[in-house]
Amino acid sequence: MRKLLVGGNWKQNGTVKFAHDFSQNVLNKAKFDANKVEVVVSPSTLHLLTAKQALQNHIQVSAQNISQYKNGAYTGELSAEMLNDAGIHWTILGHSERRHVFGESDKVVGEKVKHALAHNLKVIACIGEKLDERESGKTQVVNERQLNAIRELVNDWSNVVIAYEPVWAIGTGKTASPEQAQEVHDQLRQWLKSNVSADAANATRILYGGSVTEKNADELIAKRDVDGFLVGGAALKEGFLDIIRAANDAKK
Ligand SMILES: O=C[C@H](O)COP(=O)(O)O
Repeated sequence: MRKLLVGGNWKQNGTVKFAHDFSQNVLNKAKFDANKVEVVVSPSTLHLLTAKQALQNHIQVSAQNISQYKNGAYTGELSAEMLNDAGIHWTILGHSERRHVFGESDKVVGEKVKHALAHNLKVIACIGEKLDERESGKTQVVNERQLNAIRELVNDWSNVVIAYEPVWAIGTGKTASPEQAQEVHDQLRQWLKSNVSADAANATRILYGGSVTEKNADELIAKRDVDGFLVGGAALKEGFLDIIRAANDAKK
């Protein structure tokens, strides 16, 4: 049985006050069995420690990105060492906005995942196809290409969570249907089985992300291979609590 994971990616949003107050609200109101569901909130770098303090370690915090390099002359970057020092154990990597707005290649994402794992961080590794890629039947090819770039550098996937986030569903209100999500998650699990190990295929959490809200969370989480969510816009609102509830109530 895989522990479900609900991640909230705040992206480039929030204030110090929001990070404190909203985190406290989540801590006080989110109802979930910690044996069944893990909640990870990912504020901007500036707000990580405020959120961490407010969440009192009951709910984990995650960076949204790190550098692939050790501490040094890399202006504007955040290192794995800095997260370790701050007691932060998670990072998102390879988010589609990193890939498509900031030009991170599959290779760079692979290097970042390797570097993060080597520094004992847990990684939410994001993959997903663009609309034209889906429409031209390349969904599986694109997802596997992105995973292969990680696989070339990473053998042990025990601290990796995969987030399948079709780019066409991110921030658009167009959620993948539960069937579309299940179809891809199943392909990803088969990929893990063939390319990593049967154990990794059984144990690795595969999250869905892309316009998840409290309205569609129940039917998405009901699918066999959907092990949770990476939530963007709805993670900044009260509905995030309902998404956590949906995971907690899922019959799996
Ligand atoms: O990391 C989260 C995803 O980009 C989803 O964002 P969204 O829920 O706003 O579509």
